[in-house]
Amino acid sequence: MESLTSAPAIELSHVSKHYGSMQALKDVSLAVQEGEFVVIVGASGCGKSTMLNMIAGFDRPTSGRIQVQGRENTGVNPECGMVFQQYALFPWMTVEDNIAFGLKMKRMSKAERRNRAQEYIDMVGLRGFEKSYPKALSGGMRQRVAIARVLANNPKVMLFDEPFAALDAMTRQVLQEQLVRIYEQQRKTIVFITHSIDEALLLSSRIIVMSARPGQVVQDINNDLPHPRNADVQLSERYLELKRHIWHAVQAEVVRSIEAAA
Ligand SMILES: Nc1ncnc2c1ncn2[C@@H]1O[C@H](COP(=O)(O)OP(=O)(O)OP(=O)(O)O)[C@@H](O)[C@H]1O
Repeated sequence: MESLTSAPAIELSHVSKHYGSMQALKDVSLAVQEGEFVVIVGASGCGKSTMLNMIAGFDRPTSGRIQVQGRENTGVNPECGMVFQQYALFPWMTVEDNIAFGLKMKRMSKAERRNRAQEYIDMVGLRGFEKSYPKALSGGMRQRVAIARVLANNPKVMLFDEPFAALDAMTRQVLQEQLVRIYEQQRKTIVFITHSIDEALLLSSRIIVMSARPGQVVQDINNDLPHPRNADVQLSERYLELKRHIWHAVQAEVVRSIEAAA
């Protein structure tokens, strides 16, 4: 049984990141507990992707410490699965092979790989497209393949870097609802970046607002909106109150970042 004192799923302690003389992040400390769905919002260029890339182990902090599942990254962390804005699929592989790719790397048998891939193809609603190539799919379908591929690998932590930003509003809404359902079933630890406050309120259990660059945590908000987060919730007084609050915090930082760039 999990002990109540177990380490957070992700822990950033006094993390700073410089690129040459430019400081992207400044003294960020943040603990994400297992099963939390944390959404990060903040002005463009405030270091959100930098933070996610460092959690995944693609990059390292200049100072401070990042631990995932109680262990410091020594390279790309196999416990983390990342979904990018641009789908990052292998164009020469079918949907099925794209989803099963990581399983092949784990030396899973062919039959097991096919079963596992099919399970996640069904979960994201792509039955019938197993043998299709990415170029034959719409943007929304490709992003569902990318999500299924990460889920099939069963990572402890899922990281999403603006995954729905390039999609039309209807597709985005469908994928948001699918992701909420998957989260409710699997309770993975998720860190998700978006520029949409509505998306943050729909998906998250907790919302982090970052300052203008160098990025720091300026607000840490518990999203107590009830589920399902449908149209009724979106019209509730609490929703509007949270939205207003987050909007003011983000807006102040966007103004600061524009003024700093001027
Ligand atoms: N590899 C890199 N080398 C140099 N500078 C970088 C690198 N990666 C990011 N930066 C810079 O660090 C800052 C933070 O970038 P980052 O992409 O993390 O911001 P962001 O908040 O994700 O932005 P956006 O919302 O626009 O995607 C930016 O000024 C960016 O130009």
